Amino acid sequence: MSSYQKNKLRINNIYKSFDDILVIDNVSLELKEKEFVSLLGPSGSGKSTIFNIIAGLISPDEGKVFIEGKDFTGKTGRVSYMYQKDLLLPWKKIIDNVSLPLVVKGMGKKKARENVQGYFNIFGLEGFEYKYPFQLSGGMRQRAALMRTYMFSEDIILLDEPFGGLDAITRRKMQDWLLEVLHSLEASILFITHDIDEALLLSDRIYILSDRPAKVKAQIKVDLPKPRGNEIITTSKFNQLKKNIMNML
Ligand SMILES: Nc1ncnc2c1ncn2[C@@H]1O[C@H](COP(=O)(O)OP(=O)(O)OP(=O)(O)O)[C@@H](O)[C@H]1O
Repeated sequence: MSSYQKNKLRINNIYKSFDDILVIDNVSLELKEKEFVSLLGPSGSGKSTIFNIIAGLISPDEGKVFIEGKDFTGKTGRVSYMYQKDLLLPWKKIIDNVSLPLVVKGMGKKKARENVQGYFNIFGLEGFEYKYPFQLSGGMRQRAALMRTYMFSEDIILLDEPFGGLDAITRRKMQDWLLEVLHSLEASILFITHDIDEALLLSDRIYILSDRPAKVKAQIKVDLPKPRGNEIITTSKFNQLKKNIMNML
């Protein structure tokens, strides 16, 4: 990624404790325009807490969140955020689930439906607009949840382990799909994962986090060619990067 890219998001020297237990220990990171950056670290290290701080849902004890240079510490509504278990509402049709962000922002239901219609093709859900969540496969439900997140229309998207609950085969398909769809979505993405392959396949850069309390152990630039396909996983460059990361974790 080139250096002329604008900085979208930066968090500086964040600290957070819960009940006197330090969870985030001086974490700083940044995300540039249209960059895909992963946070890779062990379970329970504090990754979701970092996202909650970026989204303004919780305030850090120390440190600041800047979005496009403006102080957004403790302020919500500026980023699109998909939680680890961001479920669709079972009683609403897919089209109404995904247009929910627009309705929340005050748009009428009919207009909101019209607005989201054009995205069903991109998200691989054409023909399923008027189905209910239970009528979709796990991968399709996950794409619908991603589509809903995208409909918040913010240019910064936080994805907390979006493929965590899927079986290995569906997960690989979803990664391929996300790589394709990223070309048409002009977003800057922060992505949480425990999966080294997934981080390497998708990211421009990876922050390696430590066990609790979370610290940034290292930052890795993933200089693998793009667009990336499945075959990249067997290249020596990919395996070298993977080995480096495994040694750090
Ligand atoms: N509101 C809270 N009150 C008390 N403790 C909390 C709170 N939120 C998080 N924690 C604790 O902070 C630590 C980090 O949690 P967090 O969910 O951020 O980790 P994580 O890296 O996202 O984990 P995972 O990948 O398993 O979801 C955990 O030990 C958790 O128990």
